[in-house]
Amino acid sequence: MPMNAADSLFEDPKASTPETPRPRPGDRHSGQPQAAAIRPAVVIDDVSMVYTVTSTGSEEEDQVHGARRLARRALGRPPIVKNHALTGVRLLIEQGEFVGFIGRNGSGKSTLMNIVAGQMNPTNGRVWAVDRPAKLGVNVALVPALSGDRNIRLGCLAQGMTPGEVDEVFDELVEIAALGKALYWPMKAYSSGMAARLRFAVATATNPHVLILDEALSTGDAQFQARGQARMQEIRKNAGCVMFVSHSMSEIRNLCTRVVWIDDGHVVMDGDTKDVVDRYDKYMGLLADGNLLSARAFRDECAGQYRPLAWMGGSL
Ligand SMILES: Nc1ncnc2c1ncn2[C@@H]1O[C@H](COP(=O)(O)OP(=O)(O)OP(=O)(O)O)[C@@H](O)[C@H]1O
Repeated sequence: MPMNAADSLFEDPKASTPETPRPRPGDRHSGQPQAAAIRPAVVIDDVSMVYTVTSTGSEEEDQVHGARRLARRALGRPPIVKNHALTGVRLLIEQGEFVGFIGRNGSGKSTLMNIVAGQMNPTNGRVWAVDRPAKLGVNVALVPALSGDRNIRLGCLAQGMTPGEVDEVFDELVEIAALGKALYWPMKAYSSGMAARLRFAVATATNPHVLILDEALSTGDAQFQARGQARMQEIRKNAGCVMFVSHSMSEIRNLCTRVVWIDDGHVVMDGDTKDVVDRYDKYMGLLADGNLLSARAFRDECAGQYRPLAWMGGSL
């Protein structure tokens, strides 16, 4: 099964009615979802990712196959270790959801976003998406030598829009990018925040059904953050879903209808924004105070209450 291929599992998102009954937040964890009420946008089915990396330390060297390890040692090469970035992640994201992904540095958030975007294959598991996910800066490569306005046109055409459709949305995209006179400068003369504005405008031009944003607003100023947030809400209301990675808990609290907390490649919690963020804040507070054992115990207690959907146990 190809990654992210639209599958008959899904209904046409445009045909969905806003009145369709949606499961209550508690239903998600009950293991008894009401199949008729579910409108999936992305299904992440038992996804794991193991990277192999060379390491100058030898403490984990025995993870790789014995003969290979000995051969590398004989050749004087650094040992290879396995890094389990994600383990058995199972999530169902519905149309109209704005899902925040939070977690410490190196917890696996970007790896998961890259897998959902089709940038890399997981070592195990599958991902279905209702449509090709749009990830900022990935679905369209902008050209540094071209000006902002030309990049907007080119980026829209590259995503399959007709010249007429580009004309229709052009002014709106210029407003979202808010580049002022820099709109007519080559992109290579932009600051990182200005380039982020341009990429954001182009990525959201087609009203994608699945929009992935990994720290997308972090380089922007307050004006861009406000416009970006409004645009994301517009996409969500249009039956799209947004997968949003951020270390800013105020952004997560303001924007997300649901939050997934990932730690050490495992989903610790998945549910109500306030509940998950409050507990994550407490966990990070314990870590910051150096209470490592208490932090781990608290995290494990939270993880103990998390139940992945029962029907995703391999029956898809
Ligand atoms: N290309 C790679 N090769 C090897 N290991 C990698 C690679 N990319 C990520 N990793 C490892 O995978 C784990 C998860 O990294 P990832 O970037 O997904 O975390 P993250 O939650 O997005 O972190 P951050 O909040 O710092 O952006 C880390 O241990 C990291 O070292």
